[in-house]
Amino acid sequence: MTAEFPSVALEPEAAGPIILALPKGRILEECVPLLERAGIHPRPDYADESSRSLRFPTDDPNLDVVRVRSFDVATFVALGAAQIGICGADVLMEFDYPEIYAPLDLGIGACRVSIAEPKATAGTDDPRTWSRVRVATKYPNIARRHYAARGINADVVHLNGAMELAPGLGLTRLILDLVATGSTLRANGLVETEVIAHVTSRLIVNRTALKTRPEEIGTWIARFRAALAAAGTDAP
Ligand SMILES: Nc1ncnc2c1ncn2[C@@H]1O[C@H](COP(=O)(O)OP(=O)(O)OP(=O)(O)O)[C@@H](O)[C@H]1O
Ligand SMILES: O=P(O)(O)OC[C@H]1O[C@H](OP(=O)(O)OP(=O)(O)O)[C@H](O)[C@@H]1O
Repeated sequence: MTAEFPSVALEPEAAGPIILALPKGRILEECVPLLERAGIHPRPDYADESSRSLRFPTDDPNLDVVRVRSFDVATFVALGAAQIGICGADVLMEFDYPEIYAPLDLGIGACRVSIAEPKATAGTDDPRTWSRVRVATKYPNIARRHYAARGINADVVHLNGAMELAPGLGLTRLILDLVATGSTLRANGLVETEVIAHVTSRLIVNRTALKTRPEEIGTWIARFRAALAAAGTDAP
């Protein structure tokens, strides 16, 4: 018995909607007005973190939104599962994905990547004399690069949160973490001793998608740029 094949060539599969990856958590709240100004209207529960859905259609059939952890936004976009996304410059620094292009500073999620240590030991020792240091962080690559540039070997204890506890419990001498108001450091007896980078969130795009779907991706970049201008924020 012979199988039946269609006599005409099949159309190549349609590319599907553009996927915009948004970070859940604090940045999401700041994304809501920005998306509104960019004319993006996802199904309303996209901003409701109690909703168990993770993918949301928008009123544009060519755009869907997914909601993922902030570190994972960069991974989804770098690997092409999402074509565009919003993520903190801290995450981009940590992964340093060559596949990601970050054309716009969105001016949201302002904080800094800093080193902190207990108030009691801050300034008691000259870091230029160190050959090794133990540091707790959820940014192991940033920590290793930062200290390697100073000839110091960083022994990284990789934590996913609450690193402010590490020095007091004898886990590490220092922490490398995000600081915004400084209240978490103060509440835990730590002081900021070095600012490594000032951080805001960026619009990011997958470089391959930008080449293969330039009109669609270009349009979304332009719409975010216009949304920033409408908000009175200077786009670079
Ligand atoms: N205190 C802060 N103030 C302003 N922006 C912050 C602050 N903390 C983090 N950010 C920014 O928000 C992004 C997401 O931080 P958030 O705390 O929501 O996620 P998270 O703690 O990494 O979440 P999770 O680990 O649960 O996935 C960070 O990558 C950073 O760019
Ligand atoms: O300087 P502040 O204004 O106090 O902000 C800094 C805190 O914010 C972030 O934690 P987050 O609240 O996201 O909790 P997490 O530890 O779960 O990431 C960061 O890791 C600090 O702990």
